[in-house]
Amino acid sequence: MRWLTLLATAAALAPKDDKSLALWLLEPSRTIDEVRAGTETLAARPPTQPCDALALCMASWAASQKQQGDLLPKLAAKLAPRLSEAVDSPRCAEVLSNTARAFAVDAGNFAVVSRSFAAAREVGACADDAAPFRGAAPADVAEACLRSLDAHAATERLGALDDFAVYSASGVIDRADADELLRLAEDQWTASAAAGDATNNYRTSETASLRDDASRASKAVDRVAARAAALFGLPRSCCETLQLVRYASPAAFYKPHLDCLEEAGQVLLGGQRVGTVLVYLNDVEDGGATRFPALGLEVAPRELQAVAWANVRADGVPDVRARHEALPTAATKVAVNCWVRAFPGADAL
Ligand SMILES: O=C(O)CCC(=O)C(=O)O
Ligand SMILES: [Fe+2]
Repeated sequence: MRWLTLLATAAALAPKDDKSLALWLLEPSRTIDEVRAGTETLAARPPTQPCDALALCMASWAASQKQQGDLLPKLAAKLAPRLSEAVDSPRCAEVLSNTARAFAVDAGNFAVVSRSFAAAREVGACADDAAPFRGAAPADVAEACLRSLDAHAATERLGALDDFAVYSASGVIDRADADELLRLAEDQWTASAAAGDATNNYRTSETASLRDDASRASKAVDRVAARAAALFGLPRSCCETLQLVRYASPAAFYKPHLDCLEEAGQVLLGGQRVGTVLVYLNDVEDGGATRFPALGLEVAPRELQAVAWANVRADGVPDVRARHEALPTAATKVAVNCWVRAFPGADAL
């Protein structure tokens, strides 16, 4: 029986590249046997690219979570000589240092992590070494984001509840860039993945994620992502791959939800989604407002206008006041989601 399990695990591991294998390892449902097999596989692979170091860090974390402490020296031995290579790549240094920050929560286990801290600090990619990971964003980042959004010249408060506010934002996109995004999205529309229970009719929209090469090379995408991130005082590379959302008849909707990420691996890699900038690409006359139940606020879609809010509180913890929904509309409504993450490098994930 054990044999069969190991064979099945080996078959599941073989086709995964380092990053997807590391993400697979981080899923909470992984059994100890799977973490062992996956970590051994990763440690035994010949090095292919600098970011192997990141995957090794993540594997260390997974092994530690499952109390497989004896795997750590093996990973450390492989990781140590690769760190200097990793920090030669600025992007990798950023991601690595952010991951190392997240690991600080289990600092007791992490000789490996302290080495990556040191290496990242050497290249100035890591300012502090203790931002505990609980799905939260580092508090310093969260607080600065909230301040930036409130003070930004392009934002105006639409509604608030205590220290949570929703803003309108102008100048994130112009008509030419909107048309370029729509063109890039053209053959990429698919039914939106359901949040929560796939059977509960939670969401009836369509989604287009601008992940293809043409989108990656697009100046229009760059401009929109940079402006969205700038509202929160963050660099362009904090903005995730842009995601267009489209609602069409009959009466498409998206029920109340939080935009914050729940999956540990995703939060570890790019940081929490500290902010959302939702840019409407057309007017919607009938329905289709974005509604914030906690504030009793409804924002009607207006062409080229954006609505922006923070998804985390000043202490970095996901903010339940940011729950929002798309009310049904029979008219077509198209908008662009710009999710701004706490760590630079999120655009490459
Ligand atoms: O379409 C809207 O008004 C909201 C969209 C949204 O919340 C989302 O896509 O996460
Ligand atoms: Fe949302």
